[in-house]
Amino acid sequence: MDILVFGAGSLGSLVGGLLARTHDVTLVGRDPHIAAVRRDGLRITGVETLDVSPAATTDATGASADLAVVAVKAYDTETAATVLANGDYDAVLSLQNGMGNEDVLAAHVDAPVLAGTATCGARLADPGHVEWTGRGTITLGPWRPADDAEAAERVAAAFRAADLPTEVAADMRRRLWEKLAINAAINPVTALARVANGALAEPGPLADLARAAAVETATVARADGVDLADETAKDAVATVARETARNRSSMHRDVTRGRRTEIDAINGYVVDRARATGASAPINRTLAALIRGWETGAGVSTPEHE
Ligand SMILES: NC(=O)C1=CN([C@@H]2O[C@H](COP(=O)(O)OP(=O)(O)OC[C@H]3O[C@@H](n4cnc5c(N)ncnc54)[C@H](OP(=O)(O)O)[C@@H]3O)[C@@H](O)[C@H]2O)C=CC1
Ligand SMILES: CC(C)(CO)C(=O)C(=O)O
Repeated sequence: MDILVFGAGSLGSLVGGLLARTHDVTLVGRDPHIAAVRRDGLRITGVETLDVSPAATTDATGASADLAVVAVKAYDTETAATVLANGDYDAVLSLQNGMGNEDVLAAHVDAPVLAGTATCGARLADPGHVEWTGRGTITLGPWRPADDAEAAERVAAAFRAADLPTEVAADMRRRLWEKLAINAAINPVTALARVANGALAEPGPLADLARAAAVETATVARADGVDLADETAKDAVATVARETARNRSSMHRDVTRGRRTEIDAINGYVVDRARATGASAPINRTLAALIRGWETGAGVSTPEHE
């Protein structure tokens, strides 16, 4: 399969690098990483060590491929979608966290849109070098009822052929809401308290707050027509906090590095859907306000709420 990976940072470089063992992959990202991949290839270390040589570019305008995988941060999806709209793809798959990405892609591209979740961990260590920090699996499926289920099967088969454990699911909206409940609970709480995920696996006020955020998110999901039980959301948060105990969440890392966070696509999305459905989301609203307040105070670029 011809695969273009838009957003060759941590996750995109890992997934693109693993797919490059079997498929023709082009990474789309920024220099100096892209220049290093073009010059010396891509090195993956951690869970496994391997060296691969995908094609790499900083400009995907007018490109074509069987599949475009989107792995930019949620605040860059609109830009990615605009570039992809000028190319030619048989399917577009988002592996991003947060909600709203698939709708943005669907509004721009003329191809089936697939939603995906990735539980692997990745960190861009140096230009040309990505660290694989957690093995993980991929789950993907059609986003809208009109999106081609066969495209999902084809993509999953191609991922499995490259040794990426991949499952196809027909209920991606519910699965994205469940992942949203995990991120809405763990990400802002760990970022604000500056603790590793494992701190939320210990009984105490932080675990209570994370659990309350997850339950509130499940309530908003149900108001939005998605069947997500409180217990499911609570258990998912407890399991992820335990299984990733030593990791720092992506939002914690963004805050530590003084970078913009994905708060708008996580707690901000929950607040937006609560407002639209008449539900209430005071915990998500407070967490979003605190993180946005930090972004503004830290001088991080946040165009939506400047
Ligand atoms: N890292 C992980 O382990 C996991 C991440 N995710 C999710 O995956 C998504 C990506 O995360 P992650 O890989 O960590 O993020 P990164 O910031 O490491 O990677 C995104 C990359 O895309 C680049 N990029 C953005 N816009 C463009 C553009 N127009 N042209 C070329 N390159 C562009 C960014 O460059 P620049 O920064 O210079 O703009 C950056 O290098 C997020 O939604 C995250 O939540 C999900 C599961 C695991
Ligand atoms: C699952 C979790 C919380 C793992 O850290 C994550 O997705 C993130 O950090 O963004």
